[in-house]
Amino acid sequence: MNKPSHRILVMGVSGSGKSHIGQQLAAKLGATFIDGDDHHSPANVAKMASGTPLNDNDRRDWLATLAELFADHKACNASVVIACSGLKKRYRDRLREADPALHVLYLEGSHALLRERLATRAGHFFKGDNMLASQLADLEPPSSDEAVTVSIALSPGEIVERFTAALAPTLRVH
Ligand SMILES: Nc1ncnc2c1ncn2[C@@H]1O[C@H](COP(=O)(O)OP(=O)(O)O)[C@@H](O)[C@H]1O
Ligand SMILES: O=C(O)[C@H](O)[C@@H](O)[C@H](O)[C@H](O)COP(=O)(O)O
Repeated sequence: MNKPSHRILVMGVSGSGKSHIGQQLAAKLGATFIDGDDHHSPANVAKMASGTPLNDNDRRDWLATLAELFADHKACNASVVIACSGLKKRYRDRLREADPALHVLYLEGSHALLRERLATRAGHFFKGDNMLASQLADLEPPSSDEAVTVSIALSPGEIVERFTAALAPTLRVH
C-alpha cells in the first residue's frame, strides 16, 4: 500500500507568515514547499510592485496554476505545502478541486501585528498598507470545518505544532 501523502494550503493575508511557517511545516512533514508568490505572472508582480492590489481576474490564472501543482502532487502521491493567500472561499474551493481532502492552515492576526511584520520584512515586492487593507477587506476567514486557525502571535514552532497536533489523526505525524 502507498504511504499516505497530504496536500496542505497555508493561507492568510500578506505578512501573516505563510512562507515562513509553510517552510517549517513542510520540513517537519518531509513535504515539498512551494511559495505561491513565485507563480504570479510578471503582470501581477508589476501591478503589486506599483502598489495596486490584485483583483479576482488577476488571481484566476494564478489559482489555476496552484491548483495544477496540488493536482500533480496528488497524482504522484506526494506531499506538498503551498503558501497562498487564499483570501476568498471560492479561491479555496478552486484549489480544493485539485484535492477534495486539502488541509488548510489559516494564519490569523490583527491588522496592527500584520503591519508590524510587513514593516520589518525587507526585499519583497508587496507594497504597503494600502494592499494589506485591501487583502483584509477581501478576506473571508475559513470556518472551523474548513481550516485549522492559529494565531500569528504565537512562535513559528508553536504554530506548526498546533496544526500538526490538530491533524495528527490524518497526518500521522511522529
Ligand atoms: N509566528 C511568527 N512570529 C514572528 N515572526 C514571524 C512569524 N511568522 C512570520 N514571521 C516573520 O514575519 C514576516 C512575514 O512573514 P512571511 O512568511 O513573509 O509572511 P507572508 O508569506 O504571509 O507574507 C517575516 O519577516 C517572517 O520572518
Ligand atoms: O491574493 C493576493 O492578492 C496575493 O496573494 C498577493 O497579493 C500576495 O499577498 C503578494 O504576492 C504578496 O506576497 P505575500 O502574501 O507573501 O506577502
